[in-house]
Amino acid sequence: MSLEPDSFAWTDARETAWSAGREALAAGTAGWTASSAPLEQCLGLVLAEPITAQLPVPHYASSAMDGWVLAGTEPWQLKPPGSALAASEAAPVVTGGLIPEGTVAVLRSEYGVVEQADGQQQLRRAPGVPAEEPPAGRHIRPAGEEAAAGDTVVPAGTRLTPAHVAVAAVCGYDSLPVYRAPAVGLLLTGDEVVTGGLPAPGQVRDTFGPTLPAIVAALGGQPSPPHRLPDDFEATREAIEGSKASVIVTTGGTGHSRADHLRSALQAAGARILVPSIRMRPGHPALLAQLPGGRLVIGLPGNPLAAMMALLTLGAPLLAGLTGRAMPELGGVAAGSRFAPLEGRHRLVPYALDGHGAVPAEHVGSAMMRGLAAASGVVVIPPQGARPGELVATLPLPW
Ligand SMILES: Nc1nc2c(c(=O)[nH]1)N[C@H]1C(S)=C(S)[C@@H](COP(=O)(O)OP(=O)(O)OC[C@H]3O[C@@H](n4cnc5c(N)ncnc54)[C@H](O)[C@@H]3O)O[C@H]1N2
Ligand code: MOO
Repeated sequence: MSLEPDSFAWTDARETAWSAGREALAAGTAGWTASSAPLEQCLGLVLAEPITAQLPVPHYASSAMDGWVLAGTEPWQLKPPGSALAASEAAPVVTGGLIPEGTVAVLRSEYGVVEQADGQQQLRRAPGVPAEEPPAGRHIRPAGEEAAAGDTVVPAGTRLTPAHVAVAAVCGYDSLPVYRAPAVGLLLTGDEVVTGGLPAPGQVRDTFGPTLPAIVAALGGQPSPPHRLPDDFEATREAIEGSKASVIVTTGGTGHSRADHLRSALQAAGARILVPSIRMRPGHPALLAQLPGGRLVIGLPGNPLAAMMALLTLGAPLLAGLTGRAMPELGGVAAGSRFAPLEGRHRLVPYALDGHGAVPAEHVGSAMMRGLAAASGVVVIPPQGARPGELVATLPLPW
């Protein structure tokens, strides 16, 4: 069978999806912009401007140990905490405490003993502590050690983890400029799809409703609750035209049968088809389109594994581009067995690891989820296939 001439190569489909997201972001057509959010609401959002240190970090010299700050030679006359020091003077200090003026080093508490001499308290090294302890600077965390004021500590475009948010707090921020997650509408088609209980012959249990919202959120989108559609042209067109979401993800109906209405509904809605189909297996009928006004539509095939592979191919790059992030990087793993060639098409195969490398998981038919559920990840096999030992690309799973 010949391949559709306008079908996109897998790598081109990814690039096109990422670029479409970038362009929608730049043009403002995605309907959302950067805004300020309090630190505790920033987790998982994308930073719109770099975080720069608003003061040196740390902003004052502090002790890294409980003990004494001191200057000059033993014995040291003990002063009250926080006192400026002259030669042969010491003062108690706690971890994180301010280093007073005149301090040369910190002696940790295990290394010192305080004794009474001439009615005064004196500090000496504990028995066995070497005479060179503490050398100048010991246990002092200098100001600016982690960052100088003005240093960029987190670049724009970063998806914020708890560590990034902590860095922002340390650098003096109360809120951050972030892109809020773009709204993603979910339209699930299929008269035969049922959402609970045991399906009768001719019915299938819905695999998308319970999973797509979480996957979309993990990819950086803000999903709306799934909206279910019958296999009907008008209902499909109305739902697409009526959606306010920046990105619409549909499932099913990507084919050309009498029950498939996505393509004709997109055409009626005036959409521009950016990716009509992809030379990949499974998932080749997946599509990407743009509606008048800029909203983007990802059409996922109805077969569950095909839909997941298409979502990783189109959805992950699109949402990355739309939120100012780089194209998601591919990983790599050694092929543990031969992967057969498939002319003109990439194959996305859930894999398991054996002693030699990645081998295809079992139960990876286009309509099956069992293989993906048991898989370590997904390998991307190029059209020429892969030999045992050859490095093959992997797609990161969003979970
Ligand atoms: N004559 C041809 N037939 C098909 C072709 C082809 O090239 N020529 N391609 C096949 C491939 S590949 C795929 S993938 C599917 C694409 O189908 P659609 O996107 O049109 O999806 P549907 O026909 O609506 O459903 C396909 C399949 O998926 C099941 N499904 C749908 N929704 C759900 C859901 N929410 N949860 C679980 N399963 C779902 C549906 O019941 C069907 O079994 O077309 C092939 N046919
Ligand atoms: O792409 Mo279909 O995606 O083989 O099931």
